[in-house]
Amino acid sequence: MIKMQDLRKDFTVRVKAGRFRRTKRVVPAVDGISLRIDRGEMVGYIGPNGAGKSTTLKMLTGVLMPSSGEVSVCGLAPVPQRTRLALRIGVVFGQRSQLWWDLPLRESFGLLRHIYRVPAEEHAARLRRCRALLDLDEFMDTPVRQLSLGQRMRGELTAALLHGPEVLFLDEPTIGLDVVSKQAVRAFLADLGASGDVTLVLTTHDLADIERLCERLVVIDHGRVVHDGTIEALHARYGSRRSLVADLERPLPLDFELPGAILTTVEAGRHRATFALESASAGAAVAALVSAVGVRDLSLLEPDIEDVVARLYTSTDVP
Ligand SMILES: Nc1ncnc2c1ncn2[C@@H]1O[C@H](COP(=O)(O)OP(=O)(O)OP(=O)(O)O)[C@@H](O)[C@H]1O
Repeated sequence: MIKMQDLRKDFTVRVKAGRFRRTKRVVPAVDGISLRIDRGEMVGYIGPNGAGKSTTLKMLTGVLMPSSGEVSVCGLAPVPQRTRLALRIGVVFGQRSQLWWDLPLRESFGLLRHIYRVPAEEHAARLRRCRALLDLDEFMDTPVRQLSLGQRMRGELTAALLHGPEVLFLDEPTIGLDVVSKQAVRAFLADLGASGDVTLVLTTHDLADIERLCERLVVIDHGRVVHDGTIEALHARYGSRRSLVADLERPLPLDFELPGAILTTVEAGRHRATFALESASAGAAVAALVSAVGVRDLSLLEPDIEDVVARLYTSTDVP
């Protein structure tokens, strides 16, 4: 569905060199990315600021011409075949709107039907679904400029889907939304992905979006892929650990050691202890605690993707 082979984009920028001189510097925004994304996949495309995410998305959607390498989306070359591609993809760039500012949403949707030449029945059926799942009814007749950010984003998603795209590109779809709107957008995208008909590529700084929606995570940094795989594989690769939090019957002795686990915090007069499980299984750790000090209550915390990614962004041993 999407193929990139050694894809590159260089920007030439002018930088100051002394008081009056300026020299040119080449910024390799995308520095040799090769990826293949199959039909129905939901892929999170993440990376720190300036990593090259938006530049990649722009090349995939035909906005930017690559400097070199190959790219195809739905079997089409994005820039030369941009018009044909537009009929087959949907794009939501959080910061930019595809709606008409002064028109009510309803009219924007009507115009898009004509632009994309969507048969009336198909259009009506898709709009019905979006209205129900994204709760659009309250503001269908409100001009776009009067919509809140969350309302507008729900409108943008609808606008991107009314022509029935095979691939949906989303750049920061939940940026600036409140918790309720975020949840509505995520639930909607999860539902869309579950149908298996739409391939979804999502860039975000909100890792909860990824955890909720994406099986596959591609992490880029300095224009290169530094991880491509499941979230679990990321945890395994960067050694993230589960934590065991135990409320103890008796205070934890100062010299207490739990093989295969590291004591990370103690609280409440040494009655609550948190261990990071390295090689120890949760069962073995609990058994050791029960026999040493007794356990009143416990919980097991899964590793936090934010921590893993933060470590990944700051690590220097990335290929
Ligand atoms: N039009 C441009 N001219 C010059 N440099 C650019 C241009 N667009 C992007 N860049 C540079 O290319 C690099 C990648 O930028 P890009 O916007 O793709 O990053 P990003 O991963 O989307 O970042 P963010 O998370 O901040 O949106 C950055 O160093 C940026 O400064």
